[in-house]
Amino acid sequence: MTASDYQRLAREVVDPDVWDFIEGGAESERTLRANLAAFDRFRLRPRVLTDVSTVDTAVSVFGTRYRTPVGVAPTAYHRLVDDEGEVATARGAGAAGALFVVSVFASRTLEDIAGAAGSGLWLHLYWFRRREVMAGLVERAAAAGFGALVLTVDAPRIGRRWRDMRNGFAIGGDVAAVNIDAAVMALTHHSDEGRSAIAEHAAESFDAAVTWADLAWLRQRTSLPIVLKGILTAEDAALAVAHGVDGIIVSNHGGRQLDGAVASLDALPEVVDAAGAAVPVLFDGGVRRGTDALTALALGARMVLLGRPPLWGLAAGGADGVEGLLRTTTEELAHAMALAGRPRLADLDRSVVRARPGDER
Ligand SMILES: Cc1cc2nc3c(=O)[nH]c(=O)nc-3n(C[C@H](O)[C@H](O)[C@H](O)COP(=O)(O)O)c2cc1C
Ligand SMILES: CCCCCCC(=O)C(=O)O
Repeated sequence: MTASDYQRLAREVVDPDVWDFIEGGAESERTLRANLAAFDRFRLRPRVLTDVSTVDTAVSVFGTRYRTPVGVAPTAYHRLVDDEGEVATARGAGAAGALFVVSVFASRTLEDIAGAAGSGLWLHLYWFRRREVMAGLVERAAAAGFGALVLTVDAPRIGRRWRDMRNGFAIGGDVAAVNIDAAVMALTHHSDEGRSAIAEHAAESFDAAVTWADLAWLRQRTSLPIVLKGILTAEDAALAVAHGVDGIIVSNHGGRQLDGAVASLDALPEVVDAAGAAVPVLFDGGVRRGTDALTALALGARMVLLGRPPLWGLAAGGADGVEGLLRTTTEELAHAMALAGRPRLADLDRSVVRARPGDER
């Protein structure tokens, strides 16, 4: 019935170290908790006697229409929880009419994922030292029909994730980031207690020297829209617009990067204000129910993306689980829109929410 039901079912079947990789955050997990808690500091202001006999959750981004503004955030290695991996996620997201942002660390090929997709796909990228790897992925994404590139900019290195370090987390079995040259990914398969293989891989292969000026290199290589993921401040939102990006995702990476960073929801209004109408602003971090989605949409998000919940759906029930999770969250959103007296996404603005009494600033 709810995302937390999928979470409970998933926990029963997922390997404990993988579970820690999925659920965990950086260091003392303050930001992870803050993402969830931030929603509780808002209360909804329902309007009455508006015609809510039909509720419409459809939304368009970059010319593609989705049946729901609830999409799937990029998460690495879906085969850690389901044999079919991202192919099943694509089928589930397609059946729900939702956007699926595919991680550059997907464990199925971009072409197989595209073959299974029934709705829009975007490809997420990290900035690798080996730019030819990025250039190759950009070309393949365009050829396979992906609709945008999402460059994650909050991870010049991987956050210190104590759970993964204690577990000596490494990517096991026959699961691999199959879209990237195996030589680049070699480090991800071996680790020891006290170390995380993915952090070591990132230290070796991510380019931490990248700056705003480097975006021109990516721009020259693609006509696809470029979306920056991991923006939390008005200053960076303004720079993103000034550098010609086509979209922004407000995100702190699900509390997995800078522990102590501002909750995503708290960053959303200043980013929306700084971006103005120039580019769509999407949101992720802590969305678990329809009323959370409603709150983020009211604060100016065009779409909300879910990171962990689709993995719960995938682990619990494959493609059907992903579809069920997305449909459930969308139905909760539609229900909340009806009870709030705002039957269309265009009706959602800041008048829908107010700070919980005692939390006014
Ligand atoms: C297991 C896992 C893997 C992730 N992999 C990526 C990734 O490859 N690239 C990326 O930009 N973000 C990645 N993220 C972060 C998500 O895209 C998203 O920002 C975050 O999970 C949203 O928060 P939520 O889980 O509370 O919905 C990952 C998150 C999780 C939980
Ligand atoms: C194998 C390289 C790193 C994968 C990192 C995926 C990710 O972004 C995450 O949050 O985890």
